[in-house]
Amino acid sequence: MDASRDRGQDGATGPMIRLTGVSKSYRGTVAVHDLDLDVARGELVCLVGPSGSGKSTTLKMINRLVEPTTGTIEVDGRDVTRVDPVQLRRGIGYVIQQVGLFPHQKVITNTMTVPLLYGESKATARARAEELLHLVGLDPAQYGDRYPHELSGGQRQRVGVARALAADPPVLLMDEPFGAVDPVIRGRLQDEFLRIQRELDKTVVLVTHDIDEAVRLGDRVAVFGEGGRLLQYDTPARLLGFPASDEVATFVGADAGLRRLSVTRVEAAHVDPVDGTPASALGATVELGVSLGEALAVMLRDDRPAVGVTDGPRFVGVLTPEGIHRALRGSLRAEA
Ligand SMILES: Nc1ncnc2c1ncn2[C@@H]1O[C@H](COP(=O)(O)OP(=O)(O)OP(=O)(O)O)[C@@H](O)[C@H]1O
Repeated sequence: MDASRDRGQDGATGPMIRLTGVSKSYRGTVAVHDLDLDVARGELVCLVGPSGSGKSTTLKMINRLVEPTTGTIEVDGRDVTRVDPVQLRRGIGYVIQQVGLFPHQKVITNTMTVPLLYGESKATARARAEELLHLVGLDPAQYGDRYPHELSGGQRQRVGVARALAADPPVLLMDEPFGAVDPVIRGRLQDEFLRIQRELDKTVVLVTHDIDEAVRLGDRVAVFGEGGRLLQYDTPARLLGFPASDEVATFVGADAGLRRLSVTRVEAAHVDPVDGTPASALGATVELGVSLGEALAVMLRDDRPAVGVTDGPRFVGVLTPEGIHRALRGSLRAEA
């Protein structure tokens, strides 16, 4: 993690979000049990686990929609119980599955709501809303004047993301934000969200029950189990490669090995110099930074023993099955 990320806007250091010894009980039901969790600045953390394992409760305690029974929660170095909840939520965007758009307001007005609430002029709020709609892939000229019921589920969710980003909050909490859409649209929304996240560098905590989504999106993944217990908090590669218990191994599934291919990226260190490899051995090339799975898919599609790797216009070398093995082993060591 980039050390400069560990500094807040007002010079605060340390993680952006810190939960220490946090528990929540609802009339005898333990929803979250003795949870310690740090989220670094600019990090995207996914909370994953079966239904009822305390993921949403954890999220809602961060913006004080739910008060913890015990423990402390700090956001940007401040104990959230000492911050006025309205003030607190200004710095924390919240996206939920049922997007909660105002049904009788146009897309553009929905997206302008938050900047207007904070006293921006109408012109500034509109300009900001248009910029954000572009960012989430909705042309404001085409979609701005529509009402929510005139959009698809995926488009509505994009508007929800745009609206949450409108206040430019440093922290974004997302509860199953891509849950209600079909798998193809969902994949596209996930990719777009990753691009936006890289561009905007927000600190994000995202709840999902889908392990594939968690390892695809998360810099780190927190796996919750029965009784609101945190079972493992790790990078996707380590979670899939070294599940901490049988319970985690069962949850990540028997195909965890295959998933590791999709969470490990091709780096220069995995690539062999091109000398000695006949050009005929190369099929299509892939770019540095694609997943090992994508590189393997090209190899299999072209029925070749290796795939060429490029870095923009530059040819870097070839990736072989041995290189893929090295990359998988290396991903576990590097993050150990
Ligand atoms: N307001 C409430 N009153 C009583 N019990 C609650 C309340 N909210 C949650 N619970 C209970 O707390 C536990 C954790 O719920 P939570 O919604 O945090 O789980 P989750 O992991 O987000 O589940 P899901 O994936 O189904 O949304 C569950 O047993 C749930 O029934």
